[in-house]
Amino acid sequence: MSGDDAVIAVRGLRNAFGAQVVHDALDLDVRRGEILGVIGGSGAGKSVLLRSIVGLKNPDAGRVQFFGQDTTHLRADQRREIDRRFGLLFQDGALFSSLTVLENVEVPLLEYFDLPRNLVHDIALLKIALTGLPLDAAAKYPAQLSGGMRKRAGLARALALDPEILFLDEPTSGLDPVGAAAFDELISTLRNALNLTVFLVTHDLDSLYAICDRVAVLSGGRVAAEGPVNVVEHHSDPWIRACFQGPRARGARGPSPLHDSGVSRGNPS
Ligand SMILES: Nc1ncnc2c1ncn2[C@@H]1O[C@H](COP(=O)(O)OP(=O)(O)OP(=O)(O)O)[C@@H](O)[C@H]1O
Repeated sequence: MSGDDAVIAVRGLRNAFGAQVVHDALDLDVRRGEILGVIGGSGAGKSVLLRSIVGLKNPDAGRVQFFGQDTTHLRADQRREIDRRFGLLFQDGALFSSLTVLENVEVPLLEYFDLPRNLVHDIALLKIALTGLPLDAAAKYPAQLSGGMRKRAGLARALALDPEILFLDEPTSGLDPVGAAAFDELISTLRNALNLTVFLVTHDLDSLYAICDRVAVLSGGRVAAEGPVNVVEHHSDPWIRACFQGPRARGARGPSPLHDSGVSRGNPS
């Protein structure tokens, strides 16, 4: 049974590609209002988990509940209603290259609502402003933006429908340390301002320490550990030990009396 505060409950999830089993009997809860960091080695199945939860991949077994509703056998109208309640940001923003930023953000609004055109325009501009992009970015095409601006544009589109849950797949990858820290701060600010729940797939230890309430570690096809990062970092799983005891983790944790030589992007010296 999932707790009352679980907006997503994954139970007994199995995913395999041929003989390769990626997930086996995987259970995970995402709690309302939290930022959950999902980490694991390369190929551990983080993206496949995200895709299974949002309905982009049918799991081979198990079930996913959104807001208490099993998503395994939904009618098209029920699926559409669930889809409307979350936003999704892929690594590169996944913007339509032939549309401006404004037009990209308008796409979900036009698809889901029958609103006057000028209102769609104004809502899209508001979402663009929320992500900290300058307003002149609205008229630009994705190719005219920096990587960080593209991510913000993708985030504006993910926020278009006022989602309750935001799924982010490695949002800080490819950003410089200052840009990555600013993006973390943006996510945290938006979570607080918009009462979002955030499912964050990341390799970025700085993000875990800076903004995540809990961390779930994928290893061996399951969630090998979950909890606050300062608890999970002491887990005995070999990958977790290697991850959290390496020099990058020491930097991400910031200075301490025992190890104060690390420099993280959150604590530039
Ligand atoms: N469509 C697919 N067909 C075959 N194998 C796939 C497919 N999608 C994912 N896989 C395999 O599933 C495994 C998990 O992939 P996934 O992308 O979820 O890993 P990840 O944890 O997100 O890795 P990374 O951190 O490198 O992005 C990988 O071995 C990958 O090759």
